[in-house]
Order: sequence, then structure tokens, then C-alpha cells
Amino acid sequence: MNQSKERRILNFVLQNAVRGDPCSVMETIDKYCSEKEWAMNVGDVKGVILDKTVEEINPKVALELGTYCGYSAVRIARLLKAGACLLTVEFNPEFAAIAKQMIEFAGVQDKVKLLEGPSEVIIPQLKKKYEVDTLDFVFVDHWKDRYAPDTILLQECSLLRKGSVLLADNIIFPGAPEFVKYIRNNPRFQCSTYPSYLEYMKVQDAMEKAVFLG
Ligand SMILES: Nc1ncnc2c1ncn2CCOCCNC(=O)c1cc(-c2ccc(F)cc2)cc(O)c1O
Ligand SMILES: [Mg+2]
Repeated sequence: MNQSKERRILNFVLQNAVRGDPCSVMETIDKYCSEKEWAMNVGDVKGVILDKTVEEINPKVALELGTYCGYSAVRIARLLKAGACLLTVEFNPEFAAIAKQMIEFAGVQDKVKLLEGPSEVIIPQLKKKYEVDTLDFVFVDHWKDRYAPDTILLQECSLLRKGSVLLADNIIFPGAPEFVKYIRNNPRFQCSTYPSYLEYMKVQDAMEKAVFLG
């Protein structure tokens, strides 16, 4: 049975990137996905918005919804200070297996915990099973129709505190209209939009930053 695209991306990294160097892994994925096969990594253009947000917050505990091949997990983890951690949630076992190898090759495995399962199952487990108190930062990049319900679920599970920051990918393309409607009309969130471009394409996209006001 022929290889998946995600397996081809991982192999290209294993053969061309520098082991233990997160920037080399990111650059190599971006090179493959812009020159050979498009894939739904946040990418190098929106990745700068992600970097700036993570550097501004300097989170101790970060959550990512939608790991895919691990590109944004590597991108976030490389910026985390000693003792900080990223919990990343992936639903698809094949993607999770690829991401695990990608994260290890990049050398950031000590800062990343990869949790396999649907977000609606994992989120309610974060406090008791994964010993999370509250989340400083959440990167939302999974099924677009899960953005709003999972933002509600994070609040119901008391995982957000005054100042917790959500950053949501793809609010223009593919779009997350119910999330945008929910979050921008919610007085408990201070929202700002970062216009950008869909990864590896000349297509408009944007990221939404939402600060929980408590
Ligand atoms: N733990 C969990 N719980 C629930 N669901 C989960 C989960 N973990 C994963 N999933 C499943 C969804 O994972 C991937 C979601 N991401 C996207 O779909 C995505 C799509 C495009 C895109 C596609 C086609 C185009 F033409 C143009 C753009 C671009 C992006 O930047 C995207 O992020
Ligand atoms: Mg995305």
C-alpha cells in the first residue's frame, strides 16, 4: 500500500533536516509543502504570528488542538522556557504517530506531551488525568466546527483563567464562522484579528486572538 502524504513529509524531514534542530525541521517541512505537496501545517507566514503570540505570553502550560504532523508543536515548543510544556491533542492515530517522530527528531520531546483522542474527550481529562491547573495559551487548529464547542468546554472545565490566550487558525479559510460569531460577541473575551494567508498559498486567511477576561 503506497505511503501517505504525511509519511512522505516525515521521511523528507528525516533525510534532509538536522536532528535536534527545530528550525531546520520547520524549514524542511515548509520547503516540502511549498514545493512538492501542499499540507495543512500552519506554515511559515502564519507561523510568525504564532511565534509572536507565544513569545508575548511565554506560557508555562500550553495546549494545542490538532497536532497533524507536529509542525506547530515543534514551532511552539522551541519557544517554551525551561519547565514549560505543550500538551497537543490529535484525533487521527496515523497523524499522531507521524507527529511523535517529528517531535522527537526535532529534539523537543521533553517539552511536548502528545495526547491521542478527540478534543471533547481529552479536554475534560486535562485537570485530573494530566494534572493541568489552568492553561496560559491554547492554539486552536483542529476541526473548524469544534472551535466554538471546545472553547465552551474549556470554560466549563475551568481550564481558562483571567489572561488565558486562545489563538485560532483558519478563521477565513477554511473558516470557522460559528466560532467567530461566538467569540466576538462574548463579553468574556477580548478579540483581535490577524489577517494573513493560507499556508503555502496566495489565498487570504486570518488568525483570531482571544484573551479570556475571567
Ligand atoms: N483532537 C481532535 N479532536 C477533534 N478533531 C481533530 C482533533 N485532531 C485533529 N482533528 C481533526 C482535524 O484536524 C485537522 C484540522 N485542520 C484542518 O482541517 C485545516 C484545513 C485546511 C485546509 C484544507 C483544505 C483546503 F483546501 C484549504 C485549507 C487548512 C488548515 O490550516 C487546517 O488546519
Ligand atoms: Mg490550520
